[in-house]
Amino acid sequence: MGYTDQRFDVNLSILFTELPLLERPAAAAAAGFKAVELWWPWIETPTPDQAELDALKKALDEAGTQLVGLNFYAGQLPGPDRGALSVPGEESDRFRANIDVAADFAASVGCKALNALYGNRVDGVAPALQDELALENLVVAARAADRVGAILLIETLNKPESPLYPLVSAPAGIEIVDKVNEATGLGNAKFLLDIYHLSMNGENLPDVIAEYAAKTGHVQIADNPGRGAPGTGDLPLEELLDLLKNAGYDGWVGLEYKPGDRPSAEAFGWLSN
Ligand SMILES: O=C(O)C(=O)CO
Repeated sequence: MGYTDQRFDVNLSILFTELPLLERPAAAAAAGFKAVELWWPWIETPTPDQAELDALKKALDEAGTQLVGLNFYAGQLPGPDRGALSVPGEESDRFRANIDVAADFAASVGCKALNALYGNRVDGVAPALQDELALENLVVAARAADRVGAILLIETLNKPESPLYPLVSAPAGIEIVDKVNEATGLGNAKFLLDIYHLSMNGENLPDVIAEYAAKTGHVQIADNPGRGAPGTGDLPLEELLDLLKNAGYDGWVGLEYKPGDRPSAEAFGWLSN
């Protein structure tokens, strides 16, 4: 038990962002990691040119890194958006256009988890309408993920930093997971248990872990306060990851924290302490 027993991957959309996208996999490998995850890298487009997808695949392959998690197109993220799939009109259309592109890219690099951020509430649109659209889009995404042997992740964020995002508690995320599985019958929708976001929401983390570990398909960590590396805040991250392991979760743990005022390569000292 302890950190040495975990399978960590590096989130290349928050760590190593001081480097161009295509240089990040090699930098993660040089820091000792064989697995990485990404938010949708092309925030301006859900359908990048094939050459861009090929270049990212080449960078991952040449670095010897496995992509273990990829977000679908989620609007301007980083930025004001928190997903596109529940936002009627152009954003939902962009999400739909992205589904097969993201699923096919995942298949091409052997990535088995696709994360679908729900999207912010929109002024003047009834929440029920947004939820109806979201379910419709998530069902299509779950089927596409299944086609390439992947799971579909649903992530809760935190209310202070994402006040317009409706999924800001573990039960709210699990409710969507269950609805998608009911609608598809596939069972491949899973919870993305992000310890930082849940702690920012003031949730009882041991209880959440005990209750939802079995429905969890991916885990992400950062310390709180500050969203920095383990040890920079006051979360008992090592103990919480042990609890997850004891509860039966043995998947990837994404390092989704800010490096702070130093190069990302220097933000992993906690692993050898
Ligand atoms: O926006 C965030 O904080 C995320 O975790 C996106 O996946």
